[in-house]
Amino acid sequence: MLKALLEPFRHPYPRSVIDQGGGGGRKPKAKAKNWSGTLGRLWQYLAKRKAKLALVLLMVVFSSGLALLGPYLLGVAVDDYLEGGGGRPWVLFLTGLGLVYAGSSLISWLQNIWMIEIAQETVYRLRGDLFSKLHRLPIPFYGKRQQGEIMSRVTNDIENVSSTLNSSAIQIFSSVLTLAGTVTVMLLLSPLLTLLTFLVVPLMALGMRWITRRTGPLYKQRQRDLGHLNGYIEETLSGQRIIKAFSQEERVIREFRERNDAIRQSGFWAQTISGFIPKLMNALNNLSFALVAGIGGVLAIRGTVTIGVIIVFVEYARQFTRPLNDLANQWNTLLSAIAGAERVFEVLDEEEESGDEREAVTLERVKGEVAFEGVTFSYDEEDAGDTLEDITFKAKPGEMVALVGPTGAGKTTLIQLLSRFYDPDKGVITLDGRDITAITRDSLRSHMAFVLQDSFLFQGTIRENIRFGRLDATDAEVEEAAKLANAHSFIDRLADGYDKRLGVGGEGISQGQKQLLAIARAILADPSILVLDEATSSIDTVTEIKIQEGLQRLMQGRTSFVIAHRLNTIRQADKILVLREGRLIEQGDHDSLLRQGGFYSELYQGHFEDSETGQGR
Ligand SMILES: Nc1ncnc2c1ncn2[C@@H]1O[C@H](COP(=O)(O)OP(=O)(O)OP(=O)(O)O)[C@@H](O)[C@H]1O
Repeated sequence: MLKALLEPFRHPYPRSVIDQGGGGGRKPKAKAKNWSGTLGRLWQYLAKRKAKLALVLLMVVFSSGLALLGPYLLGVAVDDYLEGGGGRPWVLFLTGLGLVYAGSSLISWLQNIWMIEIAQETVYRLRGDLFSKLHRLPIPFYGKRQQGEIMSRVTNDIENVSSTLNSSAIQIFSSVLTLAGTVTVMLLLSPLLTLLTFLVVPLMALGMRWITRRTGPLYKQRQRDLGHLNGYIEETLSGQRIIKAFSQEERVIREFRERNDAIRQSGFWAQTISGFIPKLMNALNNLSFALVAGIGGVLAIRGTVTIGVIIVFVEYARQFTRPLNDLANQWNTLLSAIAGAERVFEVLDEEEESGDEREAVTLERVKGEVAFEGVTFSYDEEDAGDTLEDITFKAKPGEMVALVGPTGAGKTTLIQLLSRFYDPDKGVITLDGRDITAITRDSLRSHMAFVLQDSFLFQGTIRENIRFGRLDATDAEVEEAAKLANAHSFIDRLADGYDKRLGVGGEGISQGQKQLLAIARAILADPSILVLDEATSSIDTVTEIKIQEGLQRLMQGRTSFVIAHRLNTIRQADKILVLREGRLIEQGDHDSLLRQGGFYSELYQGHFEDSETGQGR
């Protein structure tokens, strides 16, 4: 029992906390050294409002100075009274004292408002940079993280930075200043008494160091655990249907409880251990107070110092420990903010999509001739096998290319390389004879459109969703595209027509209807190159025919790459690329491939012949 209680005090953080919540091998100690770097970077953001910040800091200096003046006036008043008044009116001192305190309050009120303004602007910029950065990061970044975890950085972590900048930053600065000022005045008044007050300082420093070495990693861990929890919440909410369908609610709740518990533990220990700081300060405070009062009293009796000096000193000794107490209290928020800022900067430091080469051009018009020459690619550099190996083929403008092959053969990967979500390790991909890495990504992608199996639709009206293909399209053009895609008739039957609002991810219409909208969106985009991932799920025959018709119209005059599952589509293809385990083993049209009697003909005989709708994955 005792061993368990002492656990957190022996390790920088409890074992139970280290072992929970994923992401093993954490080394918070090493990271803790980056704090000065994190603060430095935060300062770069703050420094954008240097002038106002300087004004605020000046006000802090002024208000701290006024606060220092108070006790001094009090001491002068007491000595004056004890010396018989000397004709100086008491009222004057009291009025002076009142003005000093009122002025100090007014100035701190103003400085607070301005600091909030600076803090809000800083966080506004930080949040903006983070969001833009997220949109410049390559696809693999998202593959490695849960969305909720990323969300947590944009929301929770930024919020932590915000609340600290709002209130704690000024308080910390003001405390440091008050501390420096108080110490100076104390030294001037009585070096001996100052020394007595200072006796407790090494103890305070040691105590603070001991505590923060334990809490720092815990605050960081809490932020990390919170990120994991948010990731888990996001994933389980978006996977609600599957969780319910497989009756996994209990398991999900149990796992949530474990993750929630990890946060409870890291939060509990971080708060509990930091909670010692004010207690420790208070105890040491009282000790220094007793020393100053006791020894100061003796000195006063002996006549070495005046009673006024003792009163001023006691007052300053209290002022000296107050900023220390404030610092101790602000420590929690500061640690939490540093942990948050570190996580934000971590994302800001991520490598972006490799930049467009300096000579990269923007293509206005493209014919649509695509060629792969000896393209080799692997997702994982350390992985032994290549996902795609030495792929070479050519697609002429307007040709329809069908990609076939068993699951995991590399069909999707080939498309991802063409859209430059990844770049090949070896070989080149050309568009109209030009290496695609010499074309800006924006321009390359503007000539391509995608109709995928689960075409993503946004929350918004049907009209807005189609217009996503080309933002400057008129209403008439949107309707024209919908007509060509065979989507118009179903939209027309809806009560709100084109103004019907779709829910998250296009909720509110059927799977087939979503496909029709995706086709309309692609028609509106009018791309030279088209990527289609044929739906494998069965859609009713009428919708299916409509989709096929829409696709036929969409493909006319465009180079199309179709990850094909239907025999009809494959048969119509000008060129079929047969992939197997990352290699392009056969290419040609349906008849010539059948004549070859190779893998395609095996696939055809084994699977396609049985059914018109399955590829027999
Ligand atoms: N993001 C990724 N990171 C690492 N490996 C990946 C990634 N995506 C796919 N792979 C691997 O690359 C290989 C090819 O996958 P790809 O998705 O291209 O196959 P596919 O032919 O499109 O399969 P399917 O027909 O099932 O969609 C597979 O072995 C897969 O496990």
